[in-house]
Amino acid sequence: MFEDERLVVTSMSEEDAELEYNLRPRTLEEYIGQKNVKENLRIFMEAAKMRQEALDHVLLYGPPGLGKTTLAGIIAAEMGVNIRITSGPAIERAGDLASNLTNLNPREVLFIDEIHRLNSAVEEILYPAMEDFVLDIMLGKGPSARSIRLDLPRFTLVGATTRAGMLTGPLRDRFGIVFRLELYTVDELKQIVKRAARILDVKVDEGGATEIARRSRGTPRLANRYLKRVRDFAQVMADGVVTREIAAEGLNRLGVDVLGLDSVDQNILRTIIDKFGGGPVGLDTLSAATGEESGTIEDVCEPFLMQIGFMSRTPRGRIATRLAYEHFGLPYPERNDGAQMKLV
Ligand SMILES: Nc1ncnc2c1ncn2[C@@H]1O[C@H](COP(=O)(O)OP(=O)(O)OP(=O)(O)O)[C@@H](O)[C@H]1O
Repeated sequence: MFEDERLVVTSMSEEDAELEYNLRPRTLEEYIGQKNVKENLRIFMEAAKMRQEALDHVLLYGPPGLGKTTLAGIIAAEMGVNIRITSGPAIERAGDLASNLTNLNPREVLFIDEIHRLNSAVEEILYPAMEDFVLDIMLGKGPSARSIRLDLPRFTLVGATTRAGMLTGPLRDRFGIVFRLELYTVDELKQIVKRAARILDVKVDEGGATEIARRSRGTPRLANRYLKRVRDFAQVMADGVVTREIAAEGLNRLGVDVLGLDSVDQNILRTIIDKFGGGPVGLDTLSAATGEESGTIEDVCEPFLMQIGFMSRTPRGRIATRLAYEHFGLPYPERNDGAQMKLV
């Protein structure tokens, strides 16, 4: 397994960041999948444009790599305005946010990635900015302190998070538009692979595109990166065309199995099965036993493992399902059925 293979989670190399930038769809038309989100967004944007207003604030949530940043860029482009990009952890002090906000022009988009990581002092400033388009700033300290109020242009805040549940109630309530991004289907991922192949000038046949799509765990970011890795195998081991065989061989070598499970997913499932008799096991215990961060387990692994029916959540913790046992060729202990009855 390659060192940076946990592509969804780990920080990005410069090359990968550039790839991501180049492959980003720029219009809603080019954005594949997420039909519901696109249809609604199109109407909301059209209406805002007709009223010559800024689009209402938008919250995007879902697992990493599904296209939240891409969608924020598209919103700005379709509204015909600039986007300023920042993130929760980058806004350390209230003053940092104030300078972001006062630099905005009317109707521009401020994109805050990982918005659940804003600290409370910063969040306090954000409430009136989102609701009334004003900035309350405290000048001085102690008895002589006074607050001044600045008017802001009407702007659109686009917030992105992998954890909608970690947003405070007041912040969540201030988003007029809330969209959950879903994992992509194999068909959608196939279109994404073909689109990326066209842009990168990689030859990929139908079987190759399907194989990459099937192993990309519902995530466009992975589909694009797998295509790029597999291209190297095609060049060296064959005539440059990514076929099903080449894609399968390349991805196997990268430690990605037929369903897209990588070593981290496998470790999690095998730990539940081998060390905890199939579960239920609590998140923190699972994190300690696997050495994986609980955030990674919750944000990245679980949505996928639950979608393919390999893991379930019960009130007492996570369990590995019959399908997971079968995938590893292991006999399924029937006593697990009781736990499965109590799914949440
Ligand atoms: N709907 C889509 N159609 C085509 N390509 C997409 C789509 N969504 C995402 N991508 C591709 O996937 C890559 C990752 O998307 P993006 O960076 O927007 O994900 P993200 O959800 O913002 O990730 P993070 O949660 O890490 O911020 C982009 O480079 C883009 O090329």
